[in-house]
Amino acid sequence: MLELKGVTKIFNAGTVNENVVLRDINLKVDEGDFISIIGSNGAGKSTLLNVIAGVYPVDRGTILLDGRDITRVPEHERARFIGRVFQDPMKGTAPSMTIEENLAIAYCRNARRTLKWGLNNKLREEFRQKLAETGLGLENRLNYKVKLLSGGQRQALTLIIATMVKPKLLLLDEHTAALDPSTARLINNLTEKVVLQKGITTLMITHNMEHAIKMGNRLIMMDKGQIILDIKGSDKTSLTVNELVGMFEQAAQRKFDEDRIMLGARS
Ligand SMILES: Nc1ncnc2c1ncn2[C@@H]1O[C@H](COP(=O)(O)OP(=O)(O)OP(=O)(O)O)[C@@H](O)[C@H]1O
Repeated sequence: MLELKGVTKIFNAGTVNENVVLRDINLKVDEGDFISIIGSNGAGKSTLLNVIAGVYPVDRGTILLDGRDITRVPEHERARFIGRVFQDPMKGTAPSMTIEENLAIAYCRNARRTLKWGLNNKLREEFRQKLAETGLGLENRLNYKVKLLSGGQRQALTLIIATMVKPKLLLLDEHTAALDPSTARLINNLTEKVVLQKGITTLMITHNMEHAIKMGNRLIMMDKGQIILDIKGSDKTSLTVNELVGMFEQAAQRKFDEDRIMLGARS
């Protein structure tokens, strides 16, 4: 459903600061795949999601979604079918609007609908049900301004907003990294629930190896702008953190000494 062919991204091309961040990336994502992406600092993980979302143009290569060439489709247009949740809980929602208003905007925008008759009780009930699934009591706070919510509550709301109308693709960029361990666990559980319930094709960057192994049906490891490991099915289910470290060392041809990739002990 998503296919990257020879995707290359170079920042500051032709200058002394030239940086080839994605090197000839070839990736085929199947419908319903839930892929966790892990890799060293500066490996190109966020840039990969950013070129898929249309934040940056690619220098070479093609991006196909459901057979359509979206390589040159602008970011705002891709946002109609690509949902995103970022590391920063401040992104993805309108802070001075209420929870209900944020949900209403997402409901209209993604489905190209208009709220001709305003918010009716049926729709409010639908919103309440979705919020109840977060387990954070948000369903009783429809009229709360989003800026009053905690980081975890905001990430849960952003996730609900990004998936309210099923996106073709969901991109999660370390969306639990700024949260405390127990809130991160809660948001990870909610992520699995929403993604699996709706069968949403998802790419999720995490710096936590344990999460990367546990979540999703496929694991990709990036290093220096390339995909060096792609593990799926029973190979992934039975994987351990130690094995993954060993596979990294073999594929990257260097010792694993990345302090930012966590083995899973802290969160
Ligand atoms: N807008 C930009 N302009 C110039 N260089 C950039 C830009 N965005 C990213 N880079 C560079 O691209 C490289 C890859 O960055 P990227 O954020 O994709 O890595 P990452 O794998 O997500 O790393 P991390 O785990 O540290 O977030 C880095 O060297 C970074 O400095």
